[in-house]
Amino acid sequence: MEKLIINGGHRLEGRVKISGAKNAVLPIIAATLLGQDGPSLLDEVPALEDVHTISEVLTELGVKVQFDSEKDTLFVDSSVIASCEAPYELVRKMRASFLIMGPLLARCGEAKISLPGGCAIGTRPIDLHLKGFEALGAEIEIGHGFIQASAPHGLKGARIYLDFPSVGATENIMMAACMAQGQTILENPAQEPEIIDLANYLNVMGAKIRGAGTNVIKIDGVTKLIGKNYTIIPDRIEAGTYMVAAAMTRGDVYIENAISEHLKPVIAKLKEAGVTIEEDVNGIRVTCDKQTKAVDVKTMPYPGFPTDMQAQFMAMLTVSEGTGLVTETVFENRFMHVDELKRMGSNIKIDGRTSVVEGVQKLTGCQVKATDLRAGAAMVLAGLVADGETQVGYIHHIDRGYDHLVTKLCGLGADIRRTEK
Ligand SMILES: CC(=O)N[C@H]1[C@@H](OP(=O)(O)OP(=O)(O)OC[C@H]2O[C@@H](n3ccc(=O)[nH]c3=O)[C@H](O)[C@@H]2O)O[C@H](CO)[C@@H](O)[C@@H]1O
Ligand SMILES: C=C(OP(=O)(O)O)C(=O)O
Repeated sequence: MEKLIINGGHRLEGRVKISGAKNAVLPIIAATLLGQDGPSLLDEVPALEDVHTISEVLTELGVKVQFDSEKDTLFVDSSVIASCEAPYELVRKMRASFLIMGPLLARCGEAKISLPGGCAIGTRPIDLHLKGFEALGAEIEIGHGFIQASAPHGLKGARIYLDFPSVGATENIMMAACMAQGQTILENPAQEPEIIDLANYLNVMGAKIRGAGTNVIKIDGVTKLIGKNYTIIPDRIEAGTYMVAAAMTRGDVYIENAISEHLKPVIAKLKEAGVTIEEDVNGIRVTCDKQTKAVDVKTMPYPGFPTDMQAQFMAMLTVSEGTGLVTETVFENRFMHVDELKRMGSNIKIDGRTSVVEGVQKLTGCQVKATDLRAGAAMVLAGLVADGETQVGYIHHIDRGYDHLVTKLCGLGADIRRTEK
């Protein structure tokens, strides 16, 4: 099994360039399915396992997809869609595969996708996606592990209120509604920057979407969308992870490409912890010369504190001065990293949806596992400051979302390598 081997105790210093956002590029790749004429060329596409998986999903549908790892571009030609079925082997690997349902329904009037199932961080139902499709006039059937949706006479615009501002449901419904007849009004949608990025790409393709990033999105259906070139926004979670790495190692790191507007709650909490943050138009400089102070964090939909930064902040709190509370409100089971952090000598108690983290002077390196993507990031962060060697296993989770992690961390002075054992 491949592992990451980290020797802790090195201060991080220098510059690191942030790649395109995983959570923007995945729905945007799904949206390329709407392009009937002309290919799309996506730029700033990160070299991630998830990008590879969704590319395989599209290939399975008969679409031409080509990733250029030198240029970080992805070419997608969806002029022909030969199949509307996504198999279990691919959907199981990555839940975001389900994002092809909206575009397939809009473009082909049908879609058959394997039920995604649960995952380490929660059960993650898709009821809000399905309610949205039904409101647009689709018929949904569930059986034999698949969800089949059909709208043989096309979709019709509707007023849809989301009970919770789900990121995936907002994206899936927005993509389906682009080609529905008439207007769709989506109330209480997710407001994440990745929603805005998807809407911008769809609008470049010819869609008529207004209000993405606010609490009401209006979509006027059009009859045709065409493939276009588009550049993906930087990954705010990757940026946030390097910011925490800089803080924990008492380093001095310039995070190139980071958009501070997207990182407000992360920046606010780091400042509260005593970290110095300097923002400019090209990135963010993070410096820290003393032990961080404990802070409380509570995850919320955007613009609240992101759940995808919760595990990394918990890693920081394990070595901060004092006691911090970490409350997870978005996912019901996103504390899998707690037991792993405890193996490294941290002092954490879970009380329902809150973890009480009492800072310790030192973590000790040992064998741990990445139980999910951000839990894996938390283990790497802990390993960077632990005494001795930390071995992180199950790193396929980390490969889903961190582009060239080892190269980037080594470039900042960390002692980390990848091995096969
Ligand atoms: C590829 C991608 O962009 N992934 C992100 C996306 O995931 P994803 O789109 O899956 O997250 P959602 O916003 O949909 O989920 C948030 C909460 O809503 C619940 N829910 C969601 C849909 C639904 O139909 N019913 C329902 O109950 C989920 O179980 C979860 O508890 O947003 C999450 C929340 O910011 C992030 O952690 C993920 O990194
Ligand atoms: C939970 C995450 O991603 P996904 O929704 O793709 O599982 C994440 O990026 O932390």
